[in-house]
Amino acid sequence: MKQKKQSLGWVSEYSEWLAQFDSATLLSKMLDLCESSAIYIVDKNQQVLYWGDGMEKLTGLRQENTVGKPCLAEFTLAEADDNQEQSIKLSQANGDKITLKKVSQILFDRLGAFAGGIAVLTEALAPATFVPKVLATAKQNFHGILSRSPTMHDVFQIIQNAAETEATVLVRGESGSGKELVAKAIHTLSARRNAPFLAINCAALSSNLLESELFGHVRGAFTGAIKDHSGLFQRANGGTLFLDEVAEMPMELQAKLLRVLQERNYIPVGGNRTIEVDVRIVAATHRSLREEVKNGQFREDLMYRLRVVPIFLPPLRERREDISLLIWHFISQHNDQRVRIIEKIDPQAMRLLLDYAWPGNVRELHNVVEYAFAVGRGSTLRLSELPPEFREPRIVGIQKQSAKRNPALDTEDEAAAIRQALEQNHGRAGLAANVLGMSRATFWRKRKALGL
Ligand SMILES: Nc1ncnc2c1ncn2[C@@H]1O[C@H](COP(=O)(O)OP(=O)(O)OP(=O)(O)O)[C@@H](O)[C@H]1O
Repeated sequence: MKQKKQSLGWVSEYSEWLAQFDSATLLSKMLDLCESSAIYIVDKNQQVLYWGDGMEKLTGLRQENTVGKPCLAEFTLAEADDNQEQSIKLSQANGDKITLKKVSQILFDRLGAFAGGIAVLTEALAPATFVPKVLATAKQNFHGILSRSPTMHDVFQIIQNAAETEATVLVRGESGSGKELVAKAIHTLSARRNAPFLAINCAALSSNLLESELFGHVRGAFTGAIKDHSGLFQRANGGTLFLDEVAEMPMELQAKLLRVLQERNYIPVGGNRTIEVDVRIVAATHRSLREEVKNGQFREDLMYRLRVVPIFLPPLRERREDISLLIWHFISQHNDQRVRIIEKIDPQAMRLLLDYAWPGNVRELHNVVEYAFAVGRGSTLRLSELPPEFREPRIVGIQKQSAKRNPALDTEDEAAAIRQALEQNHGRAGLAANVLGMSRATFWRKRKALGL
């Protein structure tokens, strides 16, 4: 605090200017100015001398019941509190507990003895206290893969079991559905966890570049190859290599990949010496490799080598119970940056989010949350803060149809979501309704209909 005063120019002109006024006038002017802030003053005996309007509002305790009386234990000030920030918990008249931040300045008399102090209270901005959210429980967070869908829980089990073996894994799922997260989880859970995890997207590079990236090249292998370059296989030695979009790999490279999987060695581009490697492959694709084989685009022998353990990741629209979980997860991450704190989602906006088909899956959902943080302000995520495609009824309608909703599944999902929201908000229906973006009335009606 003292440092700040200096850097703001705590200059002699200012001291001279202050010296013109008596301290009582100054203090009362300052307090008038801050009337709406939660400020209070206690004397050395902890008796309340001043209790601002803001204190009444924040704590529900009236001036007539506080001023001239000893303060409650939470509000006492001691020498050690000087310039300190503390967190205090307070029960409100309605029984709700709130957490407040208390910052105080202690005053000393002319002889240097403790003479009481001034404190300011503000609502603590800790999202954990203020944001009612459906946050993932430990069971719903599998190495950063969040889900409460039973299908995904089966996937978690397969990952866990497969990780303990050396088997090659093929993950199939739409773009943005979390295939790379699965590959990372397998690596982290395997005996290879302390060796590198490297990833490459086979669709992103030309055939020559991909070959050189994967297998490396020797100096002079082609124009521009001015020195030896070690490939990903060599750099991932002892670890795991994630081959994303493996179905896009050109045929000639498929043969080379098959050889590494079978022989555990390869020859770098332009080289004549085989290099031995010990790398576990986790591959991923959004296509059916079987179809690609049928179409003559993918080697059948390689397909069998890759899909020793096939894992299918369902798209987000088929695990709708994850939508609100993931929305609140990403909101909570952004809240931590303190630029904006979202505590609620407008019910209409939530309805659209739940009904959307999410062609870009979790990545798209994250982008939507990011968009809302970029374009909006305030504690409620509003309809107007969703990207334009959500506000065009025609498009959302089409997506709704293409999502082919199963009404029975919806009911189950809804019941599970309501149960969880109630559980996590300790049975407080108002907060649980907020979390799910429903009005209290709708929430009540749905609970009744679902027998909850
Ligand atoms: N279940 C999940 N829980 C939390 N975050 C997730 C989940 N699924 C995906 N994500 C996040 O979504 C983004 C996309 O995930 P990821 O890159 O793993 O998808 P992908 O299927 O490999 O996509 P692509 O095929 O387009 O490369 C990442 O930021 C990832 O952290």
